[in-house]
Amino acid sequence: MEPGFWHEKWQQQQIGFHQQEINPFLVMYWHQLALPADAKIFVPLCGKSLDMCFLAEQGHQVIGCELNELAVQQFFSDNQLPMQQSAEGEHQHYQTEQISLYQGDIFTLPHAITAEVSGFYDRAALIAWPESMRVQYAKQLAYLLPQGSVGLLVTLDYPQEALSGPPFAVSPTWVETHLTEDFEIQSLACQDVLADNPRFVKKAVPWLNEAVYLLKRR
Ligand SMILES: C[S@@+](CC[C@H](N)C(=O)[O-])C[C@H]1O[C@@H](n2cnc3c(N)ncnc32)[C@H](O)[C@@H]1O
Repeated sequence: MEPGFWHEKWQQQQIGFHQQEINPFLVMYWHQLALPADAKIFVPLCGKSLDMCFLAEQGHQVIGCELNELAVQQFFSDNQLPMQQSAEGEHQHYQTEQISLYQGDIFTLPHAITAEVSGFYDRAALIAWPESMRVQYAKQLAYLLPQGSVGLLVTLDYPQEALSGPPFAVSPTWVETHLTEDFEIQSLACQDVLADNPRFVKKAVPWLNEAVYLLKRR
């Protein structure tokens, strides 16, 4: 989606994608990546996700990228974390002990910022893009990630014609077709989460699958 769409969502606090709890797939599968405690982890399109707190609790250094300033400020204020802010090129850099958030466009994030990450976590980032922009995002993610880095990708899939995104439906076939060039892919789990998503139930979406993949940057 275009930046204006997300700025308006944050301005109006229409942030249904934000989870009040840590993502269960993250808790269940993160250990499979077997990353050392002090690993640097990249979280693209991070919003104010509490999943970053989970990653920091594992001992990791978290590097997030988020377009919207309010989202970043709310992350620090909601979690009562003191932070320092500085300008870094086109991005604003907000930093607390283990979490560094770069506020600005992921497409202009300098490669140097993620050059040392060994892990990544994409929840509601890939699925935030309509199909027309999704490959471009996936290519930018691959560009930012060092070879050999490993991560979790959490997606949603449903019959796209039943609802207009975001979130957009991303099928296992799409993942296989478009990510294989840059990533080794292992499907870890897939579960029906329709009953937990009233917006989808209300629109009579017949099924909704949440899937988690383990990706390794080639
Ligand atoms: C669906 S939300 C997901 C947020 C977070 N991953 C979570 O799980 O709560 C997508 C987020 O991506 C941000 N975003 C959209 N386009 C972006 C871009 N070009 N660069 C960085 N962030 C972007 C939006 O502001 C929004 O907070």
